[in-house]
Amino acid sequence: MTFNVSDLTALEILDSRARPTLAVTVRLADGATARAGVPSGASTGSREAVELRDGDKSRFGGGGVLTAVGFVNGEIADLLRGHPWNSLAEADQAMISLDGTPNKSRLGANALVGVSMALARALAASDGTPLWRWLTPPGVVPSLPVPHFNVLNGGVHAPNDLDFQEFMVAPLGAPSMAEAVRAGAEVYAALRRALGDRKLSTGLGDEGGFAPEVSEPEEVLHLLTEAIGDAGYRPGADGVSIALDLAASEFRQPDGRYLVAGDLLTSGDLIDRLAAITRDFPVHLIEDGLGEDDEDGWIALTGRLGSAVELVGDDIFCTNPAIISAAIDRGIGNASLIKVNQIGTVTETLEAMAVCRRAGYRQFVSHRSGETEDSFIADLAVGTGCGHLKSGAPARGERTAKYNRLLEIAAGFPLRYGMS
Ligand SMILES: O=C(O)[C@@H](CO)OP(=O)(O)O
Ligand SMILES: [Mg+2]
Repeated sequence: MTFNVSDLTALEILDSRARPTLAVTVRLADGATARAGVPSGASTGSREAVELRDGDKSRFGGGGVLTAVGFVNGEIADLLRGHPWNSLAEADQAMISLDGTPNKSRLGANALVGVSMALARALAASDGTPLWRWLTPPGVVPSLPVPHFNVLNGGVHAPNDLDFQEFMVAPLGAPSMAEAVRAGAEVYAALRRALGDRKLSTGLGDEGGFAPEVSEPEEVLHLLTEAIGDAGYRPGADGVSIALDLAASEFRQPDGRYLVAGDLLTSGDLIDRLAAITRDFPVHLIEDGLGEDDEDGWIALTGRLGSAVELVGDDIFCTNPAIISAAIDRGIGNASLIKVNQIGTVTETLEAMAVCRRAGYRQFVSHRSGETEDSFIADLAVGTGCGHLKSGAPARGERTAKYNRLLEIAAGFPLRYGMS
């Protein structure tokens, strides 16, 4: 179906960390109108598409995001209003060519991704189709993803001394999306009580999880396992399981070792530690268990744990189809994190997911630590039937927007819930 863009505008708005970002609005010639909010990460991979921000990302009206806004309102609007388009893929490709750099650094990946998401949403609206269905690739069966609630925050997302960035709970055994969300909320409440009982802080990190002064990852895992039980669930695959994002690039030292709770670990030591963690605790998924430059370590980790544990590449893959293909050939990990803004267009995101599907790699759709109320990724996870999504804690509007969208989709359509 061809379409014409009649209006395209962007605006500087605030994200969940009180930093500037973009909201993009598009109107098609048939009247369909849609808006998208652009997220932004803190623990970014070095090969991510480049966003235009202010130096420290923190100055509203400071210029970086306003430059991206100017490109949307100027060059990109001129391009897209110029003639009819046959598909989103064609429009995305034209924006990539207009940018002209390998990493979208001229116009800004934040400008491109906002336009791409808004266009996808407008095209779904003009088709009269829910966004998730519009995003479903041929031959793929949509399904409801297992929400991975990040209930305890460390790393660069929290002011505590915890080096591992994210401790998530995942209701793998829930019978439905509604029950999964309920389990997440109940474990979150039980964890708040457990922290309070120990006189630990219940202040929050960037993704809405608690950020107590605990530095040993195993101590957190004990707390979490206990909270799952206290909330009335069985810890493990038939109840509520645990997932980790170490974001290990952030604590890898210049000599290649990893600094965890004051101890310097070699790559091999950290792999041993992760093996022990998966033996002692109900952990089914580890994201960025090693740094993005530690490819040999990743291959060893995958050989050691890959048959039993989902090993997700985030910083090392950057949602980049070419990087993921090369990594698959080398036997790195068995799943990819999927962040739309990490690659910069919806079309390339879907390509990255297709590369994974063809190779039998899982795809784990993800928010960013800096978010807006936009719920695009909930539809993306449902439409691609990828089985799981992470959007932070079951608290705070920018996180619950995604979970609430999943509830809305689940209430309206008889889709299967679950990871496999
Ligand atoms: O590392 C991650 O997976 C993300 C999201 O949780 O964090 P950030 O957006 O800061 O990169
Ligand atoms: Mg990550």
